[in-house]
Amino acid sequence: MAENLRVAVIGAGRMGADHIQRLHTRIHGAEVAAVIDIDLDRAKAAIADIPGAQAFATAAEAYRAGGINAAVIATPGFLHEQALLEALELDLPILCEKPLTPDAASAWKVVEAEQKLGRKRIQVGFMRRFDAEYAQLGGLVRSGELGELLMLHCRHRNPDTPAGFTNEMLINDSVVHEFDVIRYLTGEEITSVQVRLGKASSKAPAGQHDPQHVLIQTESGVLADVEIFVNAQFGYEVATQAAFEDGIVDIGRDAGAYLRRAGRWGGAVTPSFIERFGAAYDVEVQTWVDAALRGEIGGPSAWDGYATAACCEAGVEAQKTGEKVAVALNEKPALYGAAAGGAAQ
Ligand SMILES: NC(=O)c1ccc[n+]([C@@H]2O[C@H](COP(=O)([O-])OP(=O)(O)OC[C@H]3O[C@@H](n4cnc5c(N)ncnc54)[C@H](O)[C@@H]3O)[C@@H](O)[C@H]2O)c1
Ligand SMILES: O[C@H]1[C@H](O)[C@@H](O)[C@H](O)[C@@H](O)[C@H]1O
Repeated sequence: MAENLRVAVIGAGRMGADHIQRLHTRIHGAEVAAVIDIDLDRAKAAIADIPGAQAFATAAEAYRAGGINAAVIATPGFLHEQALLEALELDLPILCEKPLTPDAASAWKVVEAEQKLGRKRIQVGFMRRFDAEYAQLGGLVRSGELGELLMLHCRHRNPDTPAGFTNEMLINDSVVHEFDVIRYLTGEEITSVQVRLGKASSKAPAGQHDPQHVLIQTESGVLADVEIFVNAQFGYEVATQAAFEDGIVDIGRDAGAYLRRAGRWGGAVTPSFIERFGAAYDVEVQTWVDAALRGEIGGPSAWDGYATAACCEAGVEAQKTGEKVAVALNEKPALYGAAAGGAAQ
């Protein structure tokens, strides 16, 4: 591998633009060589302060122009399969934003393509694994000092949703994070998903039933419940309470200054994922760059992307029926190691 990663960032929207600035200003060992967006003006705007970087409307044009040795994929999830297969064809190290793909069959095609290369090239952007509090909770599970982990109560609240955010995306764009982090924390695969629809918010756009209650079970029987509420108005919250045999752990509460003034007390509500997970994205991307320079990946793999896509598929089915839907996984290829779910990092 060359001295520096010369990265093509595909998709310069909310997440892509954030990764472009991160790569340009804070990450060592990598530079933004190209930005690709179907909206060429957006690609040009994203490289305005990056000398030497080029803007393209398609990845194929950027690859033809040359000078690229790594890819970050930050287009909407339904476009990831094609972008992944193109980048794998060139044997590039890839950081692909979550979800790997939105359903199990397309995710498995990606796993098969990586198999053909015979080494792991894809890291999936499940940044919660790089968040300090999640890491601390994972450490408590693995150390056993609070006994066995029994239950997880997860809250996942967004202020609102971007245009085009469908009812299925509550599962395959949002709860996909919980699927991954539950696998990471327990080190187990998820065996079933159930979705219950209760009273819906009048603030949800047409077509979305929001909030939803998702019930998840893992191989050893750990139960997790997720409130996914993506038009919660007040701000951004990703929080978990973990119940162990010998203790209760809370993570993800708003931090920051505790202010008392004019007879009132309080602090600021986190506005979005950018603030909540900014530090985690930095660690995630630096870890990916460092690993890619060694010819490895540094976090969740294509297997994790596939396993969570299978959970999403079960979840989308469960949205329709209200029944508990079993998660079916193909046999895990040896490339991804023996450890279940959460071990990758
Ligand atoms: N890890 C996280 O916390 C996090 C946060 C936000 C988004 N994401 C993920 O990042 C990805 C992008 O989400 P976003 O919120 O930035 O979306 P977005 O809509 O803001 O940006 C997507 C960009 O892709 C471009 N695009 C669309 N079709 C394209 C094509 N065929 N070729 C090239 N560019 C194309 C669009 O013009 C747009 O600029 C999604 O997979 C999403 O789930 C992850
Ligand atoms: O794409 C975003 C992102 O992944 C956020 O981390 C999550 O909270 C949102 O629900 C999702 O839509």
